[in-house]
Amino acid sequence: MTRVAVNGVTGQMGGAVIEAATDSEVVVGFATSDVDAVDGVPVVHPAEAVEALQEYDVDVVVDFAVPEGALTVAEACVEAGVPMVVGTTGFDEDGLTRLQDASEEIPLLKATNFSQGIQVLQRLVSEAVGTLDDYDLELMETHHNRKVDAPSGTASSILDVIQDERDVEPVYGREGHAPREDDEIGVFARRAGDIRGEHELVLAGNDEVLSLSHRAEDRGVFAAGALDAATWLVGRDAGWYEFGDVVDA
Ligand SMILES: NC(=O)C1=CN([C@@H]2O[C@H](COP(=O)(O)OP(=O)(O)OC[C@H]3O[C@@H](n4cnc5c(N)ncnc54)[C@H](OP(=O)(O)O)[C@@H]3O)[C@@H](O)[C@H]2O)C=CC1
Ligand SMILES: O=C(O)C1=N[C@H](C(=O)O)C[C@H](O)C1
Repeated sequence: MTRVAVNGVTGQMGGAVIEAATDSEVVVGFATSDVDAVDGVPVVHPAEAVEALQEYDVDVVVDFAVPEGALTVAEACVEAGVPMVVGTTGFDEDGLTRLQDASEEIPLLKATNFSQGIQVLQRLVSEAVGTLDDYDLELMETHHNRKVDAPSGTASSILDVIQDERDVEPVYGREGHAPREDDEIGVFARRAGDIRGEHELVLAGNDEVLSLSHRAEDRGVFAAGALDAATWLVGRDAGWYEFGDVVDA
């Protein structure tokens, strides 16, 4: 069985990964709070990650934490020579560069969304935006009230797909006198309750509206996808990988 370490083990996704790990074994977790164990998994401070990766003979790290914590553990993975799956969202340019640097030393797979449905949605978005090339575009996402980054990593990835097809300028919310420009895309983030993750792209012509949407109903879908990615990543060459590499394999 693949021996997995979970970064952000005390969090919502950390718990979901432990629960989803049936074909792999979570042997240790990382978090900053003073907790000894989560569901029997020992918790270690990220500052001691290099030693823990060696002591627990970890095959691969699965990360759902915060950007700074993900970067600390990525650099520990480089030191210990352990592959890493990065699910954390909200990195700035410097953080993304540090992950790219790490991927020159270890296999590193980063995805803003580990559901298979979002993989398909991205392909549909590409086709729809390329075909309906003069339709207005508006992008919406909705998440639980504890989410700290906005817009979601998934919405940013969908925006990247759109911008590969069309030269649009994102406008993050609107207020006051804000007439719509032809080349803009409105991007909206809503936060409420325990909504797991909803994304919708609206393409509107004058006489019709196409809506492409996805709704995650359980965090288990992300956890299972990340664990599939983790198993797939073990034994690969150093480099930058994406979830599409796993799903299309
Ligand atoms: N790619 C995908 O498919 C998905 C990505 N996500 C992303 O995963 C991330 C986590 O989400 P979620 O579990 O809901 O968030 P939570 O806030 O529930 O969990 C975050 C975890 O990170 C830990 N943490 C905080 N600081 C550090 C640090 N310096 N080093 C290591 N761990 C740290 C926290 O524990 P403590 O305070 O004890 O350190 C906590 O366990 C978010 O960025 C979210 O967007 C979420 C779902 C799916
Ligand atoms: O924080 C979350 O919950 C989620 N985060 C990811 C994102 O930012 O896109 C993926 C998913 O939507 C759930």
